[in-house]
Amino acid sequence: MTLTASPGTTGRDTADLAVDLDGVVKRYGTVTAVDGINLSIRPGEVVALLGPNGAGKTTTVDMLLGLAQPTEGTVRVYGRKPHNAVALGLVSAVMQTGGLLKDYTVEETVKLTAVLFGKPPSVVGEALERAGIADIGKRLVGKCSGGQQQRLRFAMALLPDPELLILDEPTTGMDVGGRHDFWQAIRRDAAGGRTVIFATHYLEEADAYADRVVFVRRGQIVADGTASQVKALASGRTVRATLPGAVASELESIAGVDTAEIRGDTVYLHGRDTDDIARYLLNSTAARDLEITSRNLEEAFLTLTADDAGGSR
Ligand SMILES: Nc1ncnc2c1ncn2[C@@H]1O[C@H](COP(=O)(O)OP(=O)(O)OP(=O)(O)O)[C@@H](O)[C@H]1O
Repeated sequence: MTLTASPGTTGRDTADLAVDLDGVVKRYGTVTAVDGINLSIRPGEVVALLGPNGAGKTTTVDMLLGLAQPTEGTVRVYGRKPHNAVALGLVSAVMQTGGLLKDYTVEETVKLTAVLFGKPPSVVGEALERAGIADIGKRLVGKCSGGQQQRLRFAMALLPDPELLILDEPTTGMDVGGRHDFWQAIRRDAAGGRTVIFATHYLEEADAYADRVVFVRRGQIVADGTASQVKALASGRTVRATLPGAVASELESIAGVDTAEIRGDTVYLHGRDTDDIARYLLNSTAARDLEITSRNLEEAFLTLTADDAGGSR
């Protein structure tokens, strides 16, 4: 099955890129965590790295932060080596856990971090405001919800006023309300032009909050497009039918079929005019038990990240 969205990176001028990964491979012993990633991100883009467990998202994020070195290829953040970009305050991160002292208040935590960054106390109020937690400045960190703690980490990451903010699965374990508030704060901030890259398992987060969605699977990018391109990828409908002995190439040559997949005696034909496809199947083949369903992002995601047993990318 062929499913791709256009990468949108043609004609790139690497000097102006926020992030440039070129032929990046990362191996841990015999494990290839990242397997040849080329990715260019322009300043101001909000990009989701979406993929299943073990796809290589965290490894990619670690390389962007200079926490891991590529085995092959180059990683550049604003034209610099990642650790230089971090040292210059061009990039900072909101990680999933750790790093908070429960007996400090929210405001004290941000103040302390500002001191560590060598920033004046005046930056504290703005960071709290931007992260949407100015109203809970006096609350003990230990009393904050998971979502509030993540917004606190966000406030801390904002202190150097980074050009690029990186978030690694930032809302894992948060309830729906907490996730919503967290993303509202991130989006409000990103509207000012900050580049944001976030790794997530949540399809709906990628769909709702990213301008661009990069699907990663087994260390490789399998689709890369704007959120609307990804939606288009996921749009259309699927005709499912029982058709023993079907041949994929013959199914794909049926008028109106974009992609075809065979699982045992069942065929899945994806296309825009599913009525025509259904008519053809009933009139010209031995297909039976037809069913037409809408395709959603979940399904596109499963297809893109499925094992090769179900078809080929
Ligand atoms: N330090 C390491 N040593 C050995 N293998 C590692 C190491 N870090 C990651 N891996 C392996 O590399 C692969 C990619 O892992 P990575 O954490 O980047 O994936 P991920 O997409 O972030 O997954 P998750 O969503 O579960 O966090 C996995 O097979 C993982 O086990």
